Amino acid sequence: MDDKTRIAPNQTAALRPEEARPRVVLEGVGKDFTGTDGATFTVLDKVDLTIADREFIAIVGPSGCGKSTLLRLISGLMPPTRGQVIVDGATVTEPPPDVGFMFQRDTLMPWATVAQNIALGLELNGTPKGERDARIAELIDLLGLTKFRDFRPASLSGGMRQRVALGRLLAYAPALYLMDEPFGALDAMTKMAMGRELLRIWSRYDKSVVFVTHDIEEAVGLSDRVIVMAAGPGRIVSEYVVDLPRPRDFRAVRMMPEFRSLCETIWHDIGVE
Ligand SMILES: Nc1ncnc2c1ncn2[C@@H]1O[C@H](COP(=O)(O)OP(=O)(O)OP(=O)(O)O)[C@@H](O)[C@H]1O
Repeated sequence: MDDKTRIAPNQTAALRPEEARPRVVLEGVGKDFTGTDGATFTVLDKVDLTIADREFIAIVGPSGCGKSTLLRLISGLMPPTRGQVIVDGATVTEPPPDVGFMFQRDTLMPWATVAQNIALGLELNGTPKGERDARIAELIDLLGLTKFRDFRPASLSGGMRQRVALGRLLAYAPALYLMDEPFGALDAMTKMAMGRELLRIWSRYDKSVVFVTHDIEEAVGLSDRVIVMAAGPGRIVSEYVVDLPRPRDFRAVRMMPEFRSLCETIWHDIGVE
């Protein structure tokens, strides 16, 4: 490893995969589905992937190449047809305890306030009642939602609702975040703000993140490594270590020539010149 890719010991950025214990291992993973005509089709084939503890990886690829299916296999929501998925050393046969999900559309409870929605994450992970209020206040402050703590989701903007969903995930505090286009429905400005927020929080809490996105700039801006998939059947075609500084300014990094050149390479891999 050269000096550019070495991580300083006091930095909270993810360790390179070869330096850290794996959090997720996929070995020869394949998934078949049965279509409405009864015929079987292969959605994922021969997927091998190792995700390190504290690593932030992004998965990009064309629509239908199996990105969400891959996340669902890691989450234990469905079993693979071939191969195996291992999380924290154990073969996944049901949702592992230390894994949390965030989707493109928030799944907040509409009748509950911001504070109550975030509290759900604390209830789920068994945080004692006496500690919950302080933790809720801390998270609401972290996400800039203090003025909105008693608002219900219907009175919030899309970006605010996604912030609440992120707050609930942070409250649940899993070791592994599986994020399926969490900012996909947001406008460009809010998306930028959320990306910054996520990086700030990730560097503070040292979690592993698997982030599925259609947005290549978002993938490169956020992650330590970008996995590029292709369809027919869904498979990994290339992967890139993102050799950009941490802590990273999600907006400023876009001006760097290395950023632009990596985005171009990935566009090329995906087949868009
Ligand atoms: N439960 C299911 N039953 C049958 N087919 C499915 C099921 N889930 C996904 N598929 C099919 O598997 C393929 C991959 O879907 P998936 O949602 O994983 O792709 P994706 O890469 O996440 O797509 P997008 O970027 O559009 O969200 C698609 O052809 C989809 O129709």
